[in-house]
Parts: sequence; C-alpha cells; structure tokens
Amino acid sequence: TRRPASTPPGPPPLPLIGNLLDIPREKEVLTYNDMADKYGEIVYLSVLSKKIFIVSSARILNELFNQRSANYSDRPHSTMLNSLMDLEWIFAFASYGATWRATRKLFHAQFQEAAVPALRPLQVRSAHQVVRDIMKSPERLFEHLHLHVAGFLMEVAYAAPMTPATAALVGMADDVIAAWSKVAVPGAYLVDAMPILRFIPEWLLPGGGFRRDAREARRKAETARDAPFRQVEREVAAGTAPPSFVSNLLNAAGASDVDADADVGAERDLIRACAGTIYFAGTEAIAISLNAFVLAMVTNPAVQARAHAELDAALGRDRLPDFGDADALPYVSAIVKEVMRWNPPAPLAIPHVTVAADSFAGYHIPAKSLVIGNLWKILHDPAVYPAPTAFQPERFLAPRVTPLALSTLECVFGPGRRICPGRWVAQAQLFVSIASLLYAFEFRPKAGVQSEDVKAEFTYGLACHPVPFEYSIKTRGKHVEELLNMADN
Ligand code: HEM
Repeated sequence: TRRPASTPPGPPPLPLIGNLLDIPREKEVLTYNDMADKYGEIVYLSVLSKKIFIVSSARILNELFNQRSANYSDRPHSTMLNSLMDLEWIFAFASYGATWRATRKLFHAQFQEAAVPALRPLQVRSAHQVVRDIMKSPERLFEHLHLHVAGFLMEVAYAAPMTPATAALVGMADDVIAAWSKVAVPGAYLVDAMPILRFIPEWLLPGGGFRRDAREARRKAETARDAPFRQVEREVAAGTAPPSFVSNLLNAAGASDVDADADVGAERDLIRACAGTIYFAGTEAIAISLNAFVLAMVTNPAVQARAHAELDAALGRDRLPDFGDADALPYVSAIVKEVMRWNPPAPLAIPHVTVAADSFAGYHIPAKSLVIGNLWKILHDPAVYPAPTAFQPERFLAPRVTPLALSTLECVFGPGRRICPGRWVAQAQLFVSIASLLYAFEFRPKAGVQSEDVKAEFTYGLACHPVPFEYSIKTRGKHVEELLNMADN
C-alpha cells in the first residue's frame, strides 16, 4: 500500500488494516517518541477509515490548535465511551458544540484565574489534613495523597466532607476512570471498531461482555454525579447549604428570572454535569503529580535539602506555609513546575478531532482526523530543557530560566480551546500541598537503600503514573505537630 504524497511521513501501512499494528496498546508515549525521532514533528497513521496525526512540536501544536482552533477542537466519538457508558456529560469528552460551550462557561466562572483565590482557605486546610493523615499512617502515603485531592475537589464541588459515604462515591468514580482508561486501549472493545455490535443484547454475550462493563460504568458514574448533587439541592431548599460550586450556581439560578420550566430543568442538568466533571477530570492529574513529587524527592536529596533550607529561612518554626509565602519560596515554586514537566500526567492530552478538511505545510488533513499532541516529547525537548529526564528545578530559576522554557511548560495543560480549565486551581493546590509536605517531612528511600539506587520509572501510558516505589518518611521536628494542632481551629 502506497501512502499519498500529501500525507506526512509515518510507518508504512499494511494492506487493508493500514497502521493498526503500529498503534501501541501500552507505553504509548515511548512508541510515539520513537516515531517522532524517526519520521519527524508530525507523523501520519491510518487505521481503517481513521486518519491519525501525532504532533510533537510546540510550534505545530500552536499553529493548529491555537491559530486554527475553530477547526481543531472536536473530540472523537467512541461507541463504548460516549454511547454505551453515556459519559459525554463529562465535558472533557463532549463534542465541540453548544452543550460543551455552556458547561465549560459555568466551570470557567468559578475556576478562572481571578476566581481561584477564593478557594485558598479550603486548599490550605486540605494540605494540613493530608500532613496529619501521613503522620498517623505514613505507610498509606499514596492512599492519603489520593484522598487529599479527592476530598478537596468534593468540598469545592459540593462542600461534601470526606465521610464514609463520600469515600464510597469517590471509589465508584475511580472505578469509572479505570473503565474509561480501558476503552482508550485500541482493540479492547470490538464494539468501537464495529459500532453495529452495540445492538447485540447483553444475554447473548459471555458474562454480559462489553454491555455489562458499560452498564456498570454508567450506573457508577451517574451515582457519583447525582447523589452529592441531590444532597446540595436539599440543603439549598432548606436554606442550610454552605457555599460550594453547586450551591452558588443553584442559588444564582433560583434568584434569576427564569420563567420556563424547561429552561430550569436544562440549567439544573448543566450544573449537575459540570459539578460531576470536577471530580472526574481533576483528581487523577493532581494525584499523579503529588506521587511524582515524592519520587523526585526520594531520588534527588540535594533538591530536597535546598527546598528545606528555603522553607526554614522563610518560615522558621513559627508557621506552616501559605499562599502569601509564594514570593519567599521561589525554589518550591520551581519544584512544582519541574514536577509537571518531568512527568506530565496526561502526556498525550485528550485527542482532538478536526471539523473540516485543512491543509498544513503542504499536507492534507481530512475532516474528522484525530490529532494528538505528544506533550511528553515537547516537555522533554533537550533544546528547551537540557538533560530533560533529570529533575532540575533550577531550570525554572534565574540565571538558567528562559522565556521559552516557561512558555513551553504551558503545554502540560493541553492546547487551544480545550486547554485544561482547571489549571489555576491545580497549580494552586500543587503549590500549597508540596510546600506543606516539604515543610513537614523528609522523604527518603526505604531504610538501607541509597537515593542513587532508586530508579525513577513511569508507566508512559495515556495517564502517566510513577511505577510504585518504596520510601520512608521522617517528620522534621516536633514543631510540625504543634503548628498543625494550632491550625484550622
Ligand atoms: C496537574 C494537574 C492537571 C493537568 C496537568 C491537567 C491537564 C489537562 C490536559 C492535558 C487536558 C486536555 C487538554 C486538551 O484537550 O488538549 C485537560 C483537560 C481538562 N481538565 Fe485538566 N489537568 C489538571 C488538573 C485539572 C483539574 C484539577 C481539573 C478540575 C478541577 C481539570 C479539569 C479539566 C477539564 C474539565 C478538561 C476538559 C476540557 C475540555 O475538554 O474542554 N484538570 N487537563
């Protein structure tokens, strides 16, 4: 099979199946990195009727996704994810249209840069809580970090405290995230290649097959979305709702002059979907970044020592870090940036899809093409970030820092109109959590192991996790506990 001259370079396709066998099923990032090294900044693959373009340069990403954003902002449609699991209400998966726009606007009103400082007291309290939890049971570090992020987002969305009932909902939501990650693996569900299969009834499939998986994911997603929302509705009706994303919007909707019942129903659905999206889209990326932070500290004791010295000079033993200390903590801020660059949690972002046909650099890009940004490759470009796999916060500080290093880092949140709308709240949470964890603890390899002997390894999948590693934790003095006891009372 010959490839048309107007397509970018890429692996040679096979007859009929095209590049099906070239599409990786695991460690996707590594495969796409190799393709970029071999074929260049824009690589072309075709699988059956699907045309796929992988972009590995910040320049092309900007030209396509930012400068031509109206054409590059749709999402793929998966029979399993969108139709059977019915997850399109999570607006990260919504097609580019009126419902996506309305939901994103609601989200933006409370998560844009100017609105996020209002969340700071909650973020600081949540950071104190995770430090307390880790002190009590350091062996459950990763569980605590996950519940810290989950708890904060459930508070922001619904003012829901982390009771066993909330924890159960969080568990259901996590099952849904695991289920949709499986859908992203090509070939995991045949129904995505042959949508006609969706008409097969469940009783004809062994064990219920994909239909049972979809039904379970749908039920759990709807429960995780609806139960906390209904609780806030009841509180708003009783006049007892504390401020939260949902109660603020429901109160505003009640106060506005909406006459038609249909409008009220539609607005309620939007608020419910938007609030549900907060947990589903926000938890994993921050939790991954906190895990990567711990791995960076375990493997880079000199970085950790410099951060401790900065914190001690700025705060002494008198108080715990807060947002007001950011100017006095440039090295901690540089660690936050380097954590995101070193291990971008969504290294291939979420695929974009073209609306209409386009041409770029002499290449033809058909309508409905999948265009994927390889953020990992861009954030490990040695011309912008020398020694890219090393963890070096200094690269974000004078005299080494460059404007290009800073602007390229913005890629970690994806490009164009689909850029992560949670980026301000995410960066704020990472700053205060990382500053608090560093103030309270020293992270080390497990007893008897040297830092040099711990290898930093990652999964390199669509969500890029550090591979589980062993660690030990030491609290940095009695004052930490005393300060925590005084805080938040
Ligand atoms: C370190 C933390 C985070 C990183 C690195 C991150 C990164 C990303 C990336 C790469 C995308 C895909 C952009 C694209 O389509 O090209 C995205 C989308 C999104 N993120 Fe984040 N994210 C983070 C935290 C959060 C948080 C905390 C929230 C919610 C509070 C959030 C909400 C969303 C939503 C709703 C979308 C979908 C946007 C759309 O399709 O219009 N993210 N994020």
